[in-house]
Amino acid sequence: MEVTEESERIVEDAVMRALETMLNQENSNANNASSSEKRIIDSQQANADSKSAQFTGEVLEEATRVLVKEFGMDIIPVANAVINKWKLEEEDANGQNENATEVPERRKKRQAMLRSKRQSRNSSDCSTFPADCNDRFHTTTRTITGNCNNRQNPELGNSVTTLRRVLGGAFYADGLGRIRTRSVTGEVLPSARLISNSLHDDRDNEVFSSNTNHLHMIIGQFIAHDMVFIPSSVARGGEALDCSSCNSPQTVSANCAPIQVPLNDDYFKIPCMRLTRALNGQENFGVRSQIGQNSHFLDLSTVYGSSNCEMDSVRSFREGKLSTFTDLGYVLPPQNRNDTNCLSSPRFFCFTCGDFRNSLHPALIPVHTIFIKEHNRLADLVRSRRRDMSDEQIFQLVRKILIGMWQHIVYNEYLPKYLPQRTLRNFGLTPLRNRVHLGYDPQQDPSISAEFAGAAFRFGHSQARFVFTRKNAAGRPRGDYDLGFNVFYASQNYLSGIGGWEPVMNGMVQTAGMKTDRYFTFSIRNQMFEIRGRNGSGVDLVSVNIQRGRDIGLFPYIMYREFVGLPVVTTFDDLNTTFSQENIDALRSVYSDPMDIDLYTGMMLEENMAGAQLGPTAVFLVAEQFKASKIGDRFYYESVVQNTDNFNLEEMNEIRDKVTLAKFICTNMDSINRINSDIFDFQSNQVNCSSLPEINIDTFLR
Ligand code: HEM
Ligand SMILES: [Ca+2]
Repeated sequence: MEVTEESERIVEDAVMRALETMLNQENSNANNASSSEKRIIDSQQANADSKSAQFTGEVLEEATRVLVKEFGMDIIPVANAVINKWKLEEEDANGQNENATEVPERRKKRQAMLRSKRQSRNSSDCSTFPADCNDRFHTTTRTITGNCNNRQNPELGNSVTTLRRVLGGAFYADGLGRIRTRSVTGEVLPSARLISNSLHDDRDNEVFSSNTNHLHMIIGQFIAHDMVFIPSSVARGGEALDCSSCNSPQTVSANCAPIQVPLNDDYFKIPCMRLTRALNGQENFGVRSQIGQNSHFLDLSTVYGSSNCEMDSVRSFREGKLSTFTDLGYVLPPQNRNDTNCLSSPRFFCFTCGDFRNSLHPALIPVHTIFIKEHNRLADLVRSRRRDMSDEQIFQLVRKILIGMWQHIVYNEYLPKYLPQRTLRNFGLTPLRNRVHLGYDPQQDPSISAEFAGAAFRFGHSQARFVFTRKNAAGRPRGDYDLGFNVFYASQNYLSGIGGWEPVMNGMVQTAGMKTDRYFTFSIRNQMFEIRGRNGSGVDLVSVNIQRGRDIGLFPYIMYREFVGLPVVTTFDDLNTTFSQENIDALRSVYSDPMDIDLYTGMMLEENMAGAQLGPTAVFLVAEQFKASKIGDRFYYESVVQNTDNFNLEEMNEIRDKVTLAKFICTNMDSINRINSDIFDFQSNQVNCSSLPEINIDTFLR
């Protein structure tokens, strides 16, 4: 697209007007947007890099509106050609001394808008942007942000970059970024809470899985926290937004999307439930888009973080190890005395791990801890053999091995437990035997899809139980705790009298998870972020999932269904190939047209595929993501890629032949010496930990 002087002037004018509007809003909202005295508990807190991405995103959003109003949608490709020209000019200018020539005021403003993301990254030093992805470091080492994983397009999959779109676009009321609020019939869409009440309430009738244990749930969450972190919008000053009043979109911020509560609601006696929109990180003119704040790859962001700063906060910088807290006589992650989400009383601090959501509920901490312990155990083994290796060398080698082990556990044990065998084969998700994987594809965008993050991989919320059981090694009860009263409370991890977190881990292995279906437990539907003793002070996670889908512009369920190859639907009855009659009737009772069905709800009401714990649409969206995450990762543990220090065949066989989650757990818990032979089946026979194979560290010391 040719950029003319005139088109450049028009686009620059629009950017200047957008900056001006934002400045005015900032002044007029100064008393509203950031005025909340209330502490806002939110698992999705934006970091500094995300906040500056929001600034760029919002200038572009506003400038897009200005342009489209005047010139219509056809202007967008032209405007993007202009912005690309500016970006190139910026890159050139970066190489030169900028002070040498006088930079006009307008250009400076434009630059500030364009560069704000990168500038803040550099100034905080949390992320580095190397000049050369082909150098030695990027041949041997996976960066913490994911940068340079793809050498042709170094930012692909990087932390703080935009989500991928399975259908290539997004679905908004105005085609740009406004939330869908109307049915195709013109009526108002049912509120997310109404849908949750009508279709997703288990009415305390808990149905458990017949074979899958609660550990499968928590490992799913650990995977989610590795791959997905969609940050919430903040006020201009960087503070959290208080989006709890129904008119907050007008009085507080356009980034509020509160959920209307029906009048007769059983639990919430408030008119609206708070929800802050995912922050807009659009990098071009056009449609609003969201970012992943963690590295998009399956690379243990939960353990190591997604920026240099996060990585530094978990390392001990001695002997290649990670920091721990051991005052109670057992290992925990280091305490975080500044966690603004943490609700437990000051003695019971929440923790610092690679991912900020580690203390979202107490059962995540056992999983974080076994990974930290395994890292430190392997570091000791390496050091005992190689006294000459530095902290950095040991750290990076162990990190590489542990990520390989983790990827193997996910593809070899976790996915087959709920995806059909045929899907695993068709999408190439099954680990190989005694062969290297030659399918790395630099054309594959490894980024997380909005559909996976916003809907499909949230299926796991249905697996969560009301009660977390605690058991000793022999399987005897050690006292339960309720999820709903422990969201962002860390105290359960401080019970040294019963052996800390180990009984929680035993409990998860030895008890059933909930069946994956359309029903969710009371705590998930009513008590997310609830402050103890204040009923209704939290939110409904199912409503949030549905509203989040609308917020991030997911298309209605029907569109994905067709994309996946299921029969076209025009009436509710057409759903009968993949829905029970009961579920069709249920959908009809809240939606006025099948075209309105939200992706999350549609997916959760589909009948499961044979041999699977999910319906066909969710299976596709999950499998599609894990394929992208495999063939789009230059460092995938089975891959051999030119000019990259991947594992050699012997090393990857060591992982494939020996690593199991069962052994991993056994090795890092003091209280057990037997464990379930099928680690995700609570009924499977127990075997001696010592009978399970163990990797030989010498294999990795070439
Ligand atoms: C007790 C268990 C769990 C709790 C309390 C929980 C809680 C939450 C909360 C509060 C959010 C933020 C929602 C939003 O603002 O949009 C969230 C997001 C999410 N959850 Fe869970 N979750 C649990 C288990 C799981 C499991 C088992 C999985 C997957 C198998 C999962 C996958 C996800 C995903 C993919 C997201 C989106 C993350 C993001 O947008 O950054 N969660 N969860
Ligand atoms: Ca990651």
